[in-house]
Amino acid sequence: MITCSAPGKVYLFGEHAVVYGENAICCAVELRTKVSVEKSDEIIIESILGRTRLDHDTHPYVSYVIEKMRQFVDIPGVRIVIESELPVGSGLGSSAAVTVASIQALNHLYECGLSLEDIAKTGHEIEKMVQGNASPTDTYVSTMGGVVMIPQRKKLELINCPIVVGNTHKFSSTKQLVGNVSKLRSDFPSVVEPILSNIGQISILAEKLVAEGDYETIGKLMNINQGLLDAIGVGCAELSSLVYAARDNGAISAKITGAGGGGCMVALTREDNAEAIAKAIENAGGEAIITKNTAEGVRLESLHG
Ligand SMILES: Nc1ncnc2c1ncn2[C@@H]1O[C@H](COP(=O)(O)OP(=O)(O)OP(=O)(O)O)[C@@H](O)[C@H]1O
Ligand SMILES: C[C@@](O)(CCO)CC(=O)[O-]
Ligand SMILES: [Mg+2]
Repeated sequence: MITCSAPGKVYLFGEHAVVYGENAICCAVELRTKVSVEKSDEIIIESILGRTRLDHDTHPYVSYVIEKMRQFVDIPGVRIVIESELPVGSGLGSSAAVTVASIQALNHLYECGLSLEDIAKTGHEIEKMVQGNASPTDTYVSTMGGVVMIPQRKKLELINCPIVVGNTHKFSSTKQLVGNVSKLRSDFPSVVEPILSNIGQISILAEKLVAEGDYETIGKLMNINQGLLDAIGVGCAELSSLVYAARDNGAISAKITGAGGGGCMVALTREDNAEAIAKAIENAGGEAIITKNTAEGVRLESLHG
């Protein structure tokens, strides 16, 4: 059995706007999805979502991965087992992590010779197939790790303060939220396009601040970004409640991460108040996870059997 893992991510800036070509800055985090693969007589996919064969309803990303990899190699049967530290459908890039880790695991099993660039590109094609419209951000960051400016795919300095995630446990689907923003943009282009462009401008301003490690100013810009995400309708009461709980208890910043509508928010904190902010998020009804930025993207965990 071969096991590969890939990290999830949080957006410091730019979700949704990045789908329309605006700049975004996204950061891989130390929460991983592990995918184990072995040759078998039939196709079996096992995860927290169930045990299926090729199945585009229950396992759309992994089913498309198998179909895509069949363009490079004959795959008569394979058993794929998924274990994840990332909450499913929650803004932490669970779809990208499962896609990227599955591609790399099959790449090793069948010795396809795909490069990291090939993996990120194939992952993006799969996110587009499932989501309808998708930026390359989540799959690129999950493949390469680190902090990345999109669309340039430029690596920035690592973020070295604690990152506290608050999960509302309210279900959200990226496909649906991306569709809602697309409708709002076509209904009110003169209002929504400038908002998306302003979100992009924030990332452009922030690039230098990330290099300097100026988290106080990064935080102010993240909070502005949060207001603009609310304006395009991807907030909700549960997310706002966690965002204000974090800010009121001394977080440097707090905003939605990922598609929104539910799922997770992200706060940057100081070393000495990460625990207090996690507690405040829990008191406000969320589940808190303290994590940090990771430089490591997709990786081989083990080769055995
Ligand atoms: N552990 C897992 N096992 C199998 N499939 C998973 C797993 N985690 C995520 N997925 C797939 O990804 C889908 C969720 O993807 P979605 O893009 O809606 O959310 P996300 O990636 O967590 O959030 P975001 O895109 O906002 O970062 C699930 O419905 C499932 O198809
Ligand atoms: C909402 C979105 O911008 C981020 C989802 O993590 C969609 C995408 O970039 O594909
Ligand atoms: Mg996703």
